[in-house]
Amino acid sequence: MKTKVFIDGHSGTTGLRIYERLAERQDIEVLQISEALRKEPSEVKKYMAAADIAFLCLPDQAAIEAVSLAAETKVRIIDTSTAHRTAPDWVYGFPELSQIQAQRIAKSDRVGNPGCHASGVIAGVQPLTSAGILPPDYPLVCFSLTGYSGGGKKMISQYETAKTDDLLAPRQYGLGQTHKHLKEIVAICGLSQKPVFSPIVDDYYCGMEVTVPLFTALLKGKPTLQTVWETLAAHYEGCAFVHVRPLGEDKGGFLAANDMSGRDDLEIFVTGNDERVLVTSVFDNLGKGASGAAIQNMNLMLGLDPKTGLNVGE
Ligand SMILES: NC(=O)C1=CN([C@@H]2O[C@H](COP(=O)(O)OP(=O)(O)OC[C@H]3O[C@@H](n4cnc5c(N)ncnc54)[C@H](OP(=O)(O)O)[C@@H]3O)[C@@H](O)[C@H]2O)C=CC1
Ligand SMILES: CC(=O)N[C@@H](CCC(=O)OP(=O)(O)O)C(=O)O
Repeated sequence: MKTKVFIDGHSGTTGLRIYERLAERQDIEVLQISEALRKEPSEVKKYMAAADIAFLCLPDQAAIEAVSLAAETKVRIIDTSTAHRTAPDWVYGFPELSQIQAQRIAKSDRVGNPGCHASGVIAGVQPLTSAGILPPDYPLVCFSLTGYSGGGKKMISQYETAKTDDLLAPRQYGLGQTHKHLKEIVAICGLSQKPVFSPIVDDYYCGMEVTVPLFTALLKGKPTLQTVWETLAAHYEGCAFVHVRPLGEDKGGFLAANDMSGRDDLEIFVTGNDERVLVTSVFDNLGKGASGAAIQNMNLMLGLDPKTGLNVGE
């Protein structure tokens, strides 16, 4: 029997990418809500009741309301919004945190899919905090380049239909240091203070590059560049979605933020020297940063191979 999937917000940027991926699958039936009724609570409730898995690809408030509409159903929810990522009873949908995390996701009925910038920071930092190299009170700084699809339909339309001169240049935002991903970064990395976080949106559709610079003298035991690399490489050994590139690889000195566009996996580059290290995650904000991660989580929840969506071992 096919797994029934409901994508609430299917015509948005994240929802559409999930739909495109699932439409190719023989084991999935995507339930199609009518365009006219897709925001009608009584209709959404019927689809929640009919589905095995629901993806919420909605703004935060709409996601909170959608969860309440699912209250008396058996549907298992993957929420791509910020609303539930650190909420009690929800599991954070970044399986590579640990083997236990992948098992938690597999068993959960409520999975909070990570934020795109947060995924890049967490991929580089959490293995270092969990190994004890990066102290919780390290004065962390991160900067993150993103394509404009990260801002959803509204920002895509600004860039593609009403482009003004200021949109031709990279634009830094989050200047007040209150970006919504700080909360999950602190919680998941086990930090005792918020990092300084500088996101930058630029004139290309999708792709992210998230960099965390580190002074090794402030890390526990003053590790070498090699030790930082080895810690990350050991953490991600055998992972299908996160790959640590060979030590010092820097693509000829230029790491492009759109290098992984269209892909669902993430690459980590460790560059620099024994005093100053750059840990950089390159991925697609719509791939491992949103829709790709959501499908990886769904596959885990269905007991399937997270990458292929086939039965494990097939
Ligand atoms: N874009 C990205 O790279 C990432 C996005 N996310 C998160 O994913 C979620 C979706 O974002 P994104 O796809 O970019 O946003 P979009 O604006 O592209 O899409 C959101 C969709 O939700 C629909 N919608 C809004 N309110 C309701 C409602 N009450 N009921 C049903 N549908 C509704 C919108 O409808 P309408 O078309 O009528 O406006 C729109 O189609 C957000 O929470 C976002 O923060 C997470 C990681 C990365
Ligand atoms: C370019 C741009 O605006 N990007 C969004 C991030 C998109 C994302 O990951 O959003 P959620 O946390 O809501 O899922 C931002 O920085 O707010």
